[in-house]
Amino acid sequence: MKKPENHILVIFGASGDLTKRKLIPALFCLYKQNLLPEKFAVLGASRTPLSDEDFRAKTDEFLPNEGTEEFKKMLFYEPVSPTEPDDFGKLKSRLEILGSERNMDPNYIFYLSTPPSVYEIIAKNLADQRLSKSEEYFRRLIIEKPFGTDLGSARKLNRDLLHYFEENQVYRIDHYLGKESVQNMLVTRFANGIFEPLWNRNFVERVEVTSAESLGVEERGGYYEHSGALRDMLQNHLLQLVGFVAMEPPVVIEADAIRNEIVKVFQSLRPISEEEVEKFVIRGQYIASTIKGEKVKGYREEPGVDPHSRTETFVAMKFYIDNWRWGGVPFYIRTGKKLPARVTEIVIHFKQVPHHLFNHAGMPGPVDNQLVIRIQPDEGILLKFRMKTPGAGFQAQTVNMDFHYSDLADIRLPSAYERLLLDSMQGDATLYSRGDAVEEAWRFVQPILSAWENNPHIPVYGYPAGTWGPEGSDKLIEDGQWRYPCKNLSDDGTYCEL
Ligand SMILES: NC(=O)C1=CN([C@@H]2O[C@H](COP(=O)(O)OP(=O)(O)OC[C@H]3O[C@@H](n4cnc5c(N)ncnc54)[C@H](OP(=O)(O)O)[C@@H]3O)[C@@H](O)[C@H]2O)C=CC1
Ligand SMILES: O=C1O[C@H](COP(=O)(O)O)[C@@H](O)[C@H](O)[C@H]1O
Repeated sequence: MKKPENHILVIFGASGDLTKRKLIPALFCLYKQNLLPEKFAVLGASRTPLSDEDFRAKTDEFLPNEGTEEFKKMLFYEPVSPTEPDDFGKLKSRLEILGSERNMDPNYIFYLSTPPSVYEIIAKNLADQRLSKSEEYFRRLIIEKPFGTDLGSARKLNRDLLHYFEENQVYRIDHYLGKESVQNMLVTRFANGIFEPLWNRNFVERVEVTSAESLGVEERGGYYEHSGALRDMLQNHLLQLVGFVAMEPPVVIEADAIRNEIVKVFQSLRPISEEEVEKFVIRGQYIASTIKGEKVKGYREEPGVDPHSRTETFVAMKFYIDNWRWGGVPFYIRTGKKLPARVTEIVIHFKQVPHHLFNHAGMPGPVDNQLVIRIQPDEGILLKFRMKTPGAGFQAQTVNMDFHYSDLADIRLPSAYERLLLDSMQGDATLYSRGDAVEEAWRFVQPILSAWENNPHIPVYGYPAGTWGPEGSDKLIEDGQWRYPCKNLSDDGTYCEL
C-alpha cells in the first residue's frame, strides 16, 4: 500500500481519554505496519501544561511495554487553550519549527478530540492563523461525535465548520464505519452474485439490527445523562449500519458515490410523527439486579447520574424505508447498555416458502432463512437454512453455514481507529459521515427527542441489568422475535415501569 504523504497530525484534547486509549495505540499499530508517512509527527494540543516528555509518558498505559521508543520520538506537545487566539499563534510557530526540523511540507490534519462545545472556536482560530486552507498543501479537520445533540444544533455545527473549512476537508468520525465487518457488508453485497437478487422487498421479510453492550455507563455518567442511547448510538452508529444494509449499489467505490447512496437511504426513512413515537419506539433504563449471584448497580446509582434520571440506556424501534427496494419491509433496531452480551449484528430474515411441503404432523413449523452479519465480536457471516434430518421420512432441521473471520490464517483485524486514521491520511473520506447524512439522520430522530421531551407520560421502562431490555421491545415485532444470541443473565428477569 502507498504510504500517506508527509504531514503533521495535531490532536486537540490530547490530554484526554480518547487520545491515550484509542488514537495513540492506533497510530502505533500503523507505525508497526510501516504505514505512517516517511516523515510524520503528532503534535498534542490541549490546555494541560505538559512537556513533550510528559505527553510521551502519558501514552504508556495503552502501549506495549517495549518497542515503542522510536515511535514515541514522533510525539510532541504544545499547551493550547481552544479559546485563546494567542495560543494558536504559538501553535503555528511550533508547526513551522517541527516542519523545518524534519524537512516536511506543511500538510496538516487537525483532530478535534475535545468536547464539541469548542469545535467551532478551534476551527475559527485555525482559520484566523491561515491554517485552515491552502492551495498547495492539504488541511483536513477530523471531528469526533456527537455531531450536534439535535437537528438544530447539528445544522448549526455544520454551518459553523463550513464557514472555515470546505466539506471535503471535514472528516466526521463514526467509528462503526471503521469496523472491518461493516466494510465487508459492501463486499458481501456487491462482490457476490447470490445475495443481491434476494436483497429486496420480494424476498426479505424484515431486517433487524442489534448493538448490545454488556457494560454500563462506567465513568461516563456525566456525559451519558445528557445523551442517552438514542443520541449516543442510534442516531449515528445504528443508522449508519442501516445505510450500509439498505443502500443501492454505488457506481464506484469512492467516497461521494457511497455517501450519496447512504443519504438517499436516510432521505427515504418514513418519518415517525411525535404522536406515533409511543407505537414505534420503546425506551428503557437498567435497574439494579443480581447476575450470577452478584449484585449489579442500576443506572441511577452510577457516578454522575441523577438519582431520578429518565435518561434511556436502551432504545428499540421499528421503521420503514419508503423506496422501491424496501417498500413495506419493517426494520427493527435496538441498542442498550447492561444487556446480557456485547454483540452487534444484522439479521436479514428471508420470506418463508409459499407452500410448506414438509410441515406435516410431528414436524416443527416453518422457519425463515436468516443471514446474520456479525459485526462484533467473532466477526463473520452465518446463514441459517433447513436441511433434511438424515433417516427415514422427511424431517427438516435448521442448520448453519458459518464463516468466522478468525478462520482466515494470519489475518489481523485492524482497529476501527487504525483504519479511519489511515484513510484520513490518504485523503479518503469514504468511511466518514458527510454533513448532509448527519443532518438527515437527526431529522429522522428529532420527533422522538421532541416527543420524549414534551410528553413525560411516555414510559421509560426499567429492565434488570443483564436482561435484553424492556418487554415492550419484543412486542414491536408482530410476527416473530428478535434474535437472542444468548439468554438473560439476570436472576431477576422481570420488567417494570419507572
Ligand atoms: N472516549 C471515547 O471512547 C470516545 C470519545 N468520543 C468523543 O471524543 C471527544 C473526546 O473524548 P474524550 O477523550 O473521552 O474526552 P476527555 O474529556 O477525556 O478529553 C477531552 C480533552 O479535551 C480537553 N477539554 C475538556 N474540556 C474542554 C473545554 N471546555 N475546552 C477545551 N478543552 C477541553 C481536555 O484537555 P485539557 O483540559 O488539557 O484542555 C480533555 O483532556 C469527545 O467529543 C467525545 O464525545 C467519541 C467516541 C468515543
Ligand atoms: O460511540 C460509542 O460507542 C461505544 C460502543 O462502541 P463499540 O465499538 O465498543 O461497539 C459506546 O460504548 C459508547 O457509549 C458510544 O459513545
